[in-house]
Amino acid sequence: MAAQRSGNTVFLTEQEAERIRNTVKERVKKCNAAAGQAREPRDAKSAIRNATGASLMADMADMGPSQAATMPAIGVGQPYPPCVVPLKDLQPMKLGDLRMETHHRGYRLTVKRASPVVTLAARSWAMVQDEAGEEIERLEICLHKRRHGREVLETPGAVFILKEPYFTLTDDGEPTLRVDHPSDLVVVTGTDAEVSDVAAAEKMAKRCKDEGNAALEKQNLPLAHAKYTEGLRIARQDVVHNANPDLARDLSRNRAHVNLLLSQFDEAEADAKASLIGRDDDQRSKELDSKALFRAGTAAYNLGKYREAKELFERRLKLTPDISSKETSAILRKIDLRLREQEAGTHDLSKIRAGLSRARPRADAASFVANTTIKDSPGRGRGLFATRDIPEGDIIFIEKAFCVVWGFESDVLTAITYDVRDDRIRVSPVGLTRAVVHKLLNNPSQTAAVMNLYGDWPGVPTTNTATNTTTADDGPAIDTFRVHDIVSRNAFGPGSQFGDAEGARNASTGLWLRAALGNHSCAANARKEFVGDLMVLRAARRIARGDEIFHAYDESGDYDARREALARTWGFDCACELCVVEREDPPAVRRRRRELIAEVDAFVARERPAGANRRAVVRAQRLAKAIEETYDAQRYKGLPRLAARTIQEWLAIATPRR
Ligand SMILES: C[S@@+](CC[C@H](N)C(=O)[O-])C[C@H]1O[C@@H](n2cnc3c(N)ncnc32)[C@H](O)[C@@H]1O
Repeated sequence: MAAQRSGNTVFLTEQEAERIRNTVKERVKKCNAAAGQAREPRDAKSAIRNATGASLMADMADMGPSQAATMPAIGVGQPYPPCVVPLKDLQPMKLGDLRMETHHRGYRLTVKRASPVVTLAARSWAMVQDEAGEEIERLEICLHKRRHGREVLETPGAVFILKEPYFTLTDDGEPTLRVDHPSDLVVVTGTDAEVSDVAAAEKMAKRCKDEGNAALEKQNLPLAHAKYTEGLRIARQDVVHNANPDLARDLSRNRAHVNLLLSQFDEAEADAKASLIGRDDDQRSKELDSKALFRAGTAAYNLGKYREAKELFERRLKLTPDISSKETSAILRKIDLRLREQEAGTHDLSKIRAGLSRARPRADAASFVANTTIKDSPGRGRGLFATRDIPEGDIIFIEKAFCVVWGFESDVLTAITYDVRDDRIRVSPVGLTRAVVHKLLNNPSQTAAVMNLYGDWPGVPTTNTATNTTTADDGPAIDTFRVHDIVSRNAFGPGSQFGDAEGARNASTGLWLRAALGNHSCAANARKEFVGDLMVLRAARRIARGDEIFHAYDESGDYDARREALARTWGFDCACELCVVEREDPPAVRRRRRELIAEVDAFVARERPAGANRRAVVRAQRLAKAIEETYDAQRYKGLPRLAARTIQEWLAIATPRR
């Protein structure tokens, strides 16, 4: 995870780290030894009893104060691809056919829940029975276990179809079915029956619509969505559609509304457009189309497709000038503002900042990236390059986050991860990984831009070039291991902006897709700041057209700590001009600098710069001088003194120039 996270270090004792390592390694060993063995049948009664007990324990732990103090430990680094075979092409199998430590490629398994759900921070599990009800097995969903705020395993009356089920062991060595990719678990709540009698089908679709409306009234959005979807499946069948095309339109229009509320903007836009009647001669049709255009336009706006949104709202204004002109005109003015921001970076940052709060931490603003282009950066993969001369202090880009999880939001989750690939323990923002996956499942059109980022696990070869993802029949197949690796190498911390104390457990983190293409330098020519979820990158010195733009992922003044952070989090050894000089400093100088940095940290934690007294200012000046003296003026000519930055910033506030 990225820079600006001082004070976020997690201290693990050597024994704790060893215990995590050993647990993961032991599991890997046991899995390898058991691979291919037949599954042992379970005793149904005791399995359900155990799950019920564990579920109660988990509920009680959830109520206690200890939950916030513990971090889940997760083993990572054994990726496997999601299933990309359509459900209809998979062969059915039974629980009794399962083999240990096997991905049952080419098969599907249909089960129903047979016990309460055991809900833990980073996973949930329950006992499940197969269709015959003869066998019982444990089913665990890792990390991506909630949809729209609800536990997937708790979906009432659901049948679960596991695509290419993975049967493995838990950390405790217990056999389990395990789901890592949400698309590998198909949740069936409705009926699949084909209906040939038109009247009966129409009746059934109408009932779905009524049930959807009732669910919507009760704010049960997932149920409303499921009911409209079921109704649509029937209403779109040729026989029904030919007899009553308005039924599918009504269901689409209603589902578009629910999709907007669920932040499923791709489907909202498609549904709203599918519901358009296109008859200008009757008022009722015009009103319904006006509603649909509003929904389609809102979805396009939320996807950042401002030109398209403009066109849709202009159509609405033309269609129903009598009923929507004031509202639509206001929206069109807002869209014009976004378009200007996007094209010319005209953001009013003070106004945007003033409109942000803990309740509204995300800015309604467009991204402006026209000053940068993406090119190869030899030895560093891709990088960002300036498309024009940028004077010092000017804006390079303003980027709206793809996704931010704030430290005060319930989505925040930090885990200790042990990666078997490089034998390293890290503090990982798995809450952000989860939120990114959720957003992609909701809006598959955005998958390509995220999956295009740098990450160690390349994922499956893509079969859909439009989205750079592999589309399963039941929705997009998002490779969650790839998202984990992308988040690990590309996330940044926007810091605590709304007065909340942040630590390692609740650090705010986010993903900015343009910024993620920028490389690091310790002597960076760009510096970033955050306005809510907007990243604002400015030129730290004059940047000429064609220059590569570097920002600092880690700004620690301690060379050894910085080097370790860059290697651990981003996997490279920095060779910038500052590192070349700094690594030649004698160990005693580096030690002295480290001690002074610790003194500065303690000092700034103790003394507020605003209104500081004379004694504190003198002390700060002494510290600044002592740090300066650790840098050889000749060798450091023109290079930043990173260790001096914090105290210089403190002094700039304490003794502002008059
Ligand atoms: C946030 S991405 C930057 C964009 C990346 N170069 C790409 O091609 O997508 C971070 C990754 O870029 C590479 N990188 C960034 N700065 C680097 C540097 N100064 N030297 C070598 N590799 C660097 C590392 O592989 C790092 O994990």
